[in-house]
Amino acid sequence: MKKLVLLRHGESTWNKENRFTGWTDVDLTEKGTEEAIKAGNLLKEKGFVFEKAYTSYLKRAIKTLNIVLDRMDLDWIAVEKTWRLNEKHYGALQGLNKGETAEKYGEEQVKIWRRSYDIAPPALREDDPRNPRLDIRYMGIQGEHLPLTEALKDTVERSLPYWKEVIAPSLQHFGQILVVAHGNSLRGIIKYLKNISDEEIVTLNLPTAVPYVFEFDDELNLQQDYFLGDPEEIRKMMEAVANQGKKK
Ligand SMILES: O=C(O)[C@@H](CO)OP(=O)(O)O
Repeated sequence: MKKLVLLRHGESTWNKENRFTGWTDVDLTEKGTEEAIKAGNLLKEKGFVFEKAYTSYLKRAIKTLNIVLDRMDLDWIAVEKTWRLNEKHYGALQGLNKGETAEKYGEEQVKIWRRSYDIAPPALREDDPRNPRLDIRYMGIQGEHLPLTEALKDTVERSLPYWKEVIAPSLQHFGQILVVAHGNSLRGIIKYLKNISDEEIVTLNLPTAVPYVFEFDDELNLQQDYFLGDPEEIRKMMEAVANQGKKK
């Protein structure tokens, strides 16, 4: 049996302030660090051993991964970072408070921007200093791939080739793989793995730093998936994420 663990990063400073984050490179809060420690301890306790892990180019995910590996005594393993696992790009919404945005544009519109499959938030202007083309970490990437905003569909279009060409073969090879990424980049991968419809994916809200385990047979057919942790606590965390888009 092959096991994939998907982990959203721990709470970030902008999660705490309830701001749209996307590709903004914000740090973990103290609570986020504690959540990562808890996730690492839990994975170790459940007997997981990874030889390879994947994460994004954003420090909230990278730091979460490092903390988890440290708790598991797996600091030594190979880690591959890729922009393809970055969070969905939130365009011109990045930095805005989600509750205030709901006051201004309505909760329904905010839900569409946050969770719809194919409707993207308003784009950053090409000359915006936050344009990823101006960021040294994305210099090696062809400009046409770099977004100024993304719908989940666009996030899936850039993450799925990485899943198929890199992570899935690695899972075949190593048997256990850890991927630490973001609420929406992981929703995209989960949509694909579980064959969730464009309509249904709107209802999925991932809690921070709760390990989500996917078990596959040797041909990588999905057998079952489950979160590690207390189901009631996880349900409440998911509900809290959904409620971040409500008016203040
Ligand atoms: O702001 C973001 O980048 C994401 C993840 O934190 O938020 P949301 O849950 O609104 O998609």
